[in-house]
Amino acid sequence: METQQARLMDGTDLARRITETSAAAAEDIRRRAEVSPCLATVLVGEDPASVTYVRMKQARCAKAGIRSRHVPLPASVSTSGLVETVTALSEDPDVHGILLQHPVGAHIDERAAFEAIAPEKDVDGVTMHSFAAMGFGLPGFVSCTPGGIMRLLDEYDVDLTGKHAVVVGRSPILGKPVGMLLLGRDATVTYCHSRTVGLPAIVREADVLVAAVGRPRFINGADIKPGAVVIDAGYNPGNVGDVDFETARHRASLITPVPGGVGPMTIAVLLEQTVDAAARRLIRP
Ligand SMILES: Nc1nc2c(c(=O)[nH]1)N[C@@H](CN(C=O)c1ccc(C(=O)N[C@@H](CCC(=O)O)C(=O)O)cc1)CN2
Repeated sequence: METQQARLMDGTDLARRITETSAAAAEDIRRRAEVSPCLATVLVGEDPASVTYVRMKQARCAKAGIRSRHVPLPASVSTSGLVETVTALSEDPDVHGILLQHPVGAHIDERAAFEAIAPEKDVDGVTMHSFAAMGFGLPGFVSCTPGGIMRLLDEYDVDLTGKHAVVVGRSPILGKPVGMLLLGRDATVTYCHSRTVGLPAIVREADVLVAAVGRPRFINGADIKPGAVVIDAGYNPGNVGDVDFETARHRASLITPVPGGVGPMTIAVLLEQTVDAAARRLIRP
Protein backbone atom coordinates (compact mmCIF):
# COMPACT_ATOMS: atom_id res chain seq x y z
CA MET A 1 0.00 0.00 0.00
CA GLU A 2 1.33 3.47 -0.88
CA THR A 3 1.37 5.44 2.33
CA GLN A 4 3.78 8.34 1.98
CA GLN A 5 4.95 10.89 -0.51
CA ALA A 6 8.59 11.89 -0.38
CA ARG A 7 9.56 15.51 0.07
CA LEU A 8 11.25 16.83 -3.06
CA MET A 9 14.83 18.11 -2.81
CA ASP A 10 14.70 21.26 -4.89
CA GLY A 11 18.01 21.61 -6.72
CA THR A 12 16.78 24.44 -8.91
CA ASP A 13 16.12 26.72 -5.98
CA LEU A 14 19.30 25.86 -4.08
CA ALA A 15 21.38 26.26 -7.27
CA ARG A 16 19.81 29.69 -7.83
CA ARG A 17 20.74 30.80 -4.33
CA ILE A 18 24.32 29.49 -4.64
CA THR A 19 24.69 31.22 -8.01
CA GLU A 20 23.43 34.51 -6.57
CA THR A 21 26.21 34.29 -3.97
CA SER A 22 28.74 33.46 -6.71
CA ALA A 23 27.55 36.46 -8.74
CA ALA A 24 28.07 38.74 -5.74
CA ALA A 25 31.55 37.26 -5.14
CA ALA A 26 32.44 37.72 -8.83
CA GLU A 27 31.31 41.34 -8.64
CA ASP A 28 33.42 41.83 -5.50
CA ILE A 29 36.52 40.49 -7.28
CA ARG A 30 35.85 42.78 -10.22
CA ARG A 31 35.49 45.81 -8.01
CA ARG A 32 38.49 45.12 -5.81
CA ALA A 33 40.96 43.74 -8.34
CA GLU A 34 39.55 44.72 -11.72
CA VAL A 35 39.63 41.06 -12.67
CA SER A 36 36.65 39.27 -14.14
CA PRO A 37 36.47 35.50 -13.41
CA CYS A 38 36.69 33.47 -16.62
CA LEU A 39 35.69 29.87 -17.35
CA ALA A 40 37.06 28.21 -20.51
CA THR A 41 34.68 25.61 -21.92
CA VAL A 42 36.18 22.99 -24.22
CA LEU A 43 33.82 20.90 -26.32
CA VAL A 44 34.98 18.11 -28.63
CA GLY A 45 32.55 17.38 -31.46
CA GLU A 46 28.86 18.20 -31.56
CA ASP A 47 27.11 15.61 -29.43
CA PRO A 48 23.70 17.26 -28.94
CA ALA A 49 23.50 16.59 -25.18
CA SER A 50 27.01 17.93 -24.61
CA VAL A 51 26.26 21.00 -26.73
CA THR A 52 23.18 21.64 -24.55
CA TYR A 53 25.08 21.21 -21.26
CA VAL A 54 27.91 23.51 -22.36
CA ARG A 55 25.39 26.14 -23.52
CA MET A 56 23.64 25.90 -20.16
CA LYS A 57 26.97 26.43 -18.39
CA GLN A 58 27.80 29.45 -20.57
CA ALA A 59 24.33 30.94 -20.05
CA ARG A 60 24.55 30.58 -16.26
CA CYS A 61 28.05 32.10 -16.32
CA ALA A 62 26.71 35.10 -18.23
CA LYS A 63 23.87 35.50 -15.75
CA ALA A 64 26.32 35.42 -12.84
CA GLY A 65 28.72 37.93 -14.42
CA ILE A 66 31.36 35.26 -15.08
CA ARG A 67 33.05 35.41 -18.46
CA SER A 68 33.22 32.23 -20.49
CA ARG A 69 35.53 31.52 -23.38
CA HIS A 70 34.31 28.75 -25.62
CA VAL A 71 36.79 26.49 -27.40
CA PRO A 72 35.01 24.14 -29.83
CA LEU A 73 37.14 21.38 -31.33
CA PRO A 74 36.30 19.01 -34.18
CA ALA A 75 35.33 15.44 -33.29
CA SER A 76 38.44 14.36 -35.22
CA VAL A 77 40.86 16.12 -32.85
CA SER A 78 43.67 13.85 -31.63
CA THR A 79 44.65 13.28 -27.99
CA SER A 80 47.78 15.39 -28.51
CA GLY A 81 45.76 18.17 -30.17
CA LEU A 82 43.33 18.24 -27.25
CA VAL A 83 46.12 18.09 -24.66
CA GLU A 84 47.85 20.98 -26.43
CA THR A 85 44.66 23.10 -26.30
CA VAL A 86 44.00 22.35 -22.64
CA THR A 87 47.66 23.00 -21.74
CA ALA A 88 47.49 26.40 -23.44
CA LEU A 89 44.39 27.28 -21.37
CA SER A 90 46.17 26.07 -18.23
CA GLU A 91 48.99 28.51 -18.98
CA ASP A 92 46.74 31.43 -19.97
CA PRO A 93 46.58 33.97 -17.11
CA ASP A 94 43.24 35.30 -18.38
CA VAL A 95 41.55 31.92 -17.68
CA HIS A 96 40.64 30.99 -14.10
CA GLY A 97 38.80 27.71 -14.62
CA ILE A 98 38.69 25.02 -17.30
CA LEU A 99 35.79 22.77 -18.17
CA LEU A 100 36.48 19.93 -20.61
CA GLN A 101 33.07 18.51 -21.39
CA HIS A 102 32.83 14.73 -21.02
CA PRO A 103 32.65 12.57 -23.13
CA VAL A 104 35.40 13.57 -25.56
CA GLY A 105 35.18 10.69 -28.05
CA ALA A 106 36.31 7.08 -27.88
CA HIS A 107 39.54 7.62 -29.85
CA ILE A 108 40.83 10.13 -27.29
CA ASP A 109 42.68 9.38 -24.07
CA GLU A 110 40.29 11.37 -21.88
CA ARG A 111 42.40 10.92 -18.76
CA ALA A 112 45.44 12.46 -20.49
CA ALA A 113 43.29 15.41 -21.56
CA PHE A 114 41.87 15.94 -18.05
CA GLU A 115 45.36 15.78 -16.58
CA ALA A 116 46.41 18.70 -18.80
CA ILE A 117 44.16 20.91 -16.64
CA ALA A 118 46.28 22.78 -14.09
CA PRO A 119 45.15 21.78 -10.57
CA GLU A 120 44.45 25.40 -9.63
CA LYS A 121 42.08 25.69 -12.63
CA ASP A 122 40.35 22.33 -12.15
CA VAL A 123 37.00 23.89 -11.20
CA ASP A 124 35.24 20.80 -12.57
CA GLY A 125 37.11 18.50 -10.16
CA VAL A 126 38.21 15.97 -12.78
CA THR A 127 41.97 15.67 -12.30
CA MET A 128 43.86 13.11 -10.22
CA HIS A 129 44.96 15.97 -7.98
CA SER A 130 41.35 16.88 -7.17
CA PHE A 131 40.39 13.20 -6.85
CA ALA A 132 43.16 12.66 -4.29
CA ALA A 133 42.11 15.77 -2.33
CA MET A 134 38.53 14.44 -2.18
CA GLY A 135 39.84 11.06 -1.05
CA PHE A 136 42.06 12.51 1.66
CA GLY A 137 39.39 14.98 2.76
CA LEU A 138 41.69 17.89 1.97
CA PRO A 139 40.59 21.28 0.66
CA GLY A 140 40.40 21.51 -3.12
CA PHE A 141 37.97 21.50 -5.97
CA VAL A 142 35.32 18.78 -5.82
CA SER A 143 33.78 17.07 -8.83
CA CYS A 144 30.73 19.21 -9.53
CA THR A 145 27.94 16.65 -9.37
CA PRO A 146 29.24 14.99 -6.17
CA GLY A 147 29.78 18.45 -4.67
CA GLY A 148 26.23 19.41 -5.62
CA ILE A 149 24.85 16.24 -4.07
CA MET A 150 26.60 16.96 -0.77
CA ARG A 151 25.20 20.50 -0.76
CA LEU A 152 21.69 19.15 -1.31
CA LEU A 153 22.09 16.65 1.53
CA ASP A 154 23.23 19.45 3.83
CA GLU A 155 20.44 21.76 2.73
CA TYR A 156 17.87 19.15 3.74
CA ASP A 157 19.69 18.38 7.02
CA VAL A 158 20.41 14.77 6.15
CA ASP A 159 22.55 13.33 8.94
CA LEU A 160 25.06 11.00 7.29
CA THR A 161 26.90 9.74 10.37
CA GLY A 162 26.70 5.96 10.57
CA LYS A 163 24.16 5.81 7.74
CA HIS A 164 24.46 3.18 5.05
CA ALA A 165 25.00 5.02 1.77
CA VAL A 166 24.76 2.92 -1.37
CA VAL A 167 26.27 4.42 -4.51
CA VAL A 168 25.19 2.77 -7.74
CA GLY A 169 27.81 3.81 -10.30
CA ARG A 170 31.59 4.05 -10.36
CA SER A 171 32.60 6.74 -12.85
CA PRO A 172 35.68 8.81 -11.94
CA ILE A 173 33.77 12.11 -11.89
CA LEU A 174 30.57 10.96 -10.23
CA GLY A 175 30.17 7.57 -8.54
CA LYS A 176 33.66 7.16 -7.10
CA PRO A 177 34.08 10.70 -5.75
CA VAL A 178 30.58 10.93 -4.27
CA GLY A 179 31.32 7.74 -2.33
CA MET A 180 34.54 9.29 -1.01
CA LEU A 181 32.75 12.47 0.05
CA LEU A 182 30.05 10.44 1.82
CA LEU A 183 32.73 8.38 3.57
CA GLY A 184 34.38 11.62 4.66
CA ARG A 185 31.12 12.51 6.38
CA ASP A 186 31.10 9.23 8.33
CA ALA A 187 28.60 7.33 6.21
CA THR A 188 29.21 3.62 5.66
CA VAL A 189 29.56 3.38 1.90
CA THR A 190 28.83 0.49 -0.45
CA TYR A 191 29.68 0.87 -4.12
CA CYS A 192 27.57 -1.02 -6.64
CA HIS A 193 27.36 -0.89 -10.41
CA SER A 194 25.58 -2.35 -13.40
CA ARG A 195 27.31 -5.72 -12.89
CA THR A 196 26.73 -6.04 -9.17
CA VAL A 197 25.15 -9.39 -8.33
CA GLY A 198 22.07 -9.08 -6.12
CA LEU A 199 21.78 -5.30 -6.53
CA PRO A 200 18.14 -5.03 -5.34
CA ALA A 201 19.01 -6.60 -1.99
CA ILE A 202 21.82 -4.08 -1.47
CA VAL A 203 19.62 -1.17 -2.54
CA ARG A 204 17.05 -2.29 0.03
CA GLU A 205 19.67 -1.72 2.77
CA ALA A 206 20.38 1.88 1.75
CA ASP A 207 19.53 4.73 4.12
CA VAL A 208 20.92 7.03 1.45
CA LEU A 209 20.86 5.90 -2.17
CA VAL A 210 22.85 7.66 -4.89
CA ALA A 211 21.90 6.44 -8.34
CA ALA A 212 24.64 7.35 -10.80
CA VAL A 213 24.72 4.45 -13.21
CA GLY A 214 23.50 6.19 -16.36
CA ARG A 215 20.63 3.84 -17.17
CA PRO A 216 17.06 5.12 -17.32
CA ARG A 217 14.85 3.97 -14.42
CA PHE A 218 17.47 1.36 -13.44
CA ILE A 219 16.41 1.50 -9.78
CA ASN A 220 12.95 0.20 -9.04
CA GLY A 221 11.02 2.07 -6.36
CA ALA A 222 9.93 -1.22 -4.80
CA ASP A 223 13.59 -1.84 -3.84
CA ILE A 224 13.92 1.39 -1.89
CA LYS A 225 13.95 1.13 1.89
CA PRO A 226 10.98 3.00 3.36
CA GLY A 227 12.15 6.42 4.53
CA ALA A 228 15.40 6.37 2.54
CA VAL A 229 16.93 9.50 1.04
CA VAL A 230 17.13 9.03 -2.73
CA ILE A 231 19.53 11.05 -4.87
CA ASP A 232 19.01 10.54 -8.58
CA ALA A 233 22.11 11.70 -10.43
CA GLY A 234 20.99 10.24 -13.75
CA TYR A 235 20.74 12.49 -16.81
CA ASN A 236 19.47 10.13 -19.47
CA PRO A 237 17.92 11.36 -22.74
CA GLY A 238 14.49 12.89 -22.30
CA ASN A 239 15.34 14.07 -18.78
CA VAL A 240 14.84 10.62 -17.31
CA GLY A 241 16.70 9.71 -14.14
CA ASP A 242 18.27 6.43 -13.03
CA VAL A 243 15.45 5.91 -10.51
CA ASP A 244 11.85 5.08 -11.32
CA PHE A 245 10.57 8.27 -9.71
CA GLU A 246 6.86 7.45 -9.62
CA THR A 247 7.37 4.28 -7.58
CA ALA A 248 10.31 5.60 -5.56
CA ARG A 249 8.52 8.72 -4.31
CA HIS A 250 6.10 6.55 -2.31
CA ARG A 251 8.95 4.85 -0.41
CA ALA A 252 11.54 7.58 0.09
CA SER A 253 11.41 10.36 2.67
CA LEU A 254 13.40 12.74 0.47
CA ILE A 255 14.03 12.45 -3.26
CA THR A 256 15.63 14.54 -6.00
CA PRO A 257 13.49 15.00 -9.10
CA VAL A 258 14.84 14.82 -12.65
CA PRO A 259 14.85 17.50 -13.92
CA GLY A 260 15.27 20.01 -11.12
CA GLY A 261 17.36 18.06 -8.62
CA VAL A 262 21.04 17.21 -9.04
CA GLY A 263 21.48 18.68 -12.57
CA PRO A 264 21.23 22.38 -11.67
CA MET A 265 23.50 21.79 -8.68
CA THR A 266 26.27 20.51 -10.98
CA ILE A 267 26.37 23.84 -12.76
CA ALA A 268 26.03 25.90 -9.57
CA VAL A 269 29.10 24.19 -8.09
CA LEU A 270 31.05 24.72 -11.33
CA LEU A 271 30.35 28.47 -11.20
CA GLU A 272 31.07 28.69 -7.51
CA GLN A 273 34.44 26.98 -7.94
CA THR A 274 35.30 29.21 -10.92
CA VAL A 275 34.80 32.31 -8.79
CA ASP A 276 36.76 30.63 -6.01
CA ALA A 277 39.64 29.91 -8.41
CA ALA A 278 39.72 33.57 -9.39
CA ALA A 279 39.67 34.63 -5.73
CA ARG A 280 42.49 32.24 -4.85
CA ARG A 281 44.59 33.73 -7.66
CA LEU A 282 44.26 37.12 -5.98
CA ILE A 283 45.73 35.67 -2.79
CA ARG A 284 48.44 33.62 -4.53
CA PRO A 285 48.98 35.17 -8.02
N1 LIG B 1 33.35 17.69 -17.63
C1 LIG B 1 32.13 17.29 -17.27
N2 LIG B 1 31.38 16.60 -18.14
C2 LIG B 1 30.16 16.19 -17.75
C3 LIG B 1 29.65 16.47 -16.46
C4 LIG B 1 30.46 17.19 -15.58
O1 LIG B 1 30.10 17.48 -14.40
N3 LIG B 1 31.70 17.59 -16.02
N4 LIG B 1 28.38 16.10 -16.10
C5 LIG B 1 27.51 15.48 -17.06
C6 LIG B 1 26.31 16.24 -17.51
N5 LIG B 1 26.14 17.61 -17.10
C7 LIG B 1 27.13 18.51 -17.21
O2 LIG B 1 28.00 18.51 -18.01
C8 LIG B 1 24.85 18.06 -16.74
C9 LIG B 1 23.72 17.30 -16.92
C10 LIG B 1 22.45 17.80 -16.62
C11 LIG B 1 22.32 19.08 -16.11
C12 LIG B 1 21.01 19.69 -15.81
O3 LIG B 1 20.93 20.73 -15.23
N6 LIG B 1 19.91 19.06 -16.22
C13 LIG B 1 18.63 19.64 -16.01
C14 LIG B 1 17.75 19.36 -17.18
C15 LIG B 1 18.35 19.85 -18.45
C16 LIG B 1 17.36 20.19 -19.52
O4 LIG B 1 16.33 20.75 -19.24
O5 LIG B 1 17.70 19.91 -20.68
C17 LIG B 1 18.01 19.12 -14.70
O6 LIG B 1 18.40 18.02 -14.26
O7 LIG B 1 17.20 19.84 -14.16
C18 LIG B 1 23.44 19.83 -15.91
C19 LIG B 1 24.69 19.34 -16.22
C20 LIG B 1 28.16 14.97 -18.32
N7 LIG B 1 29.40 15.50 -18.61
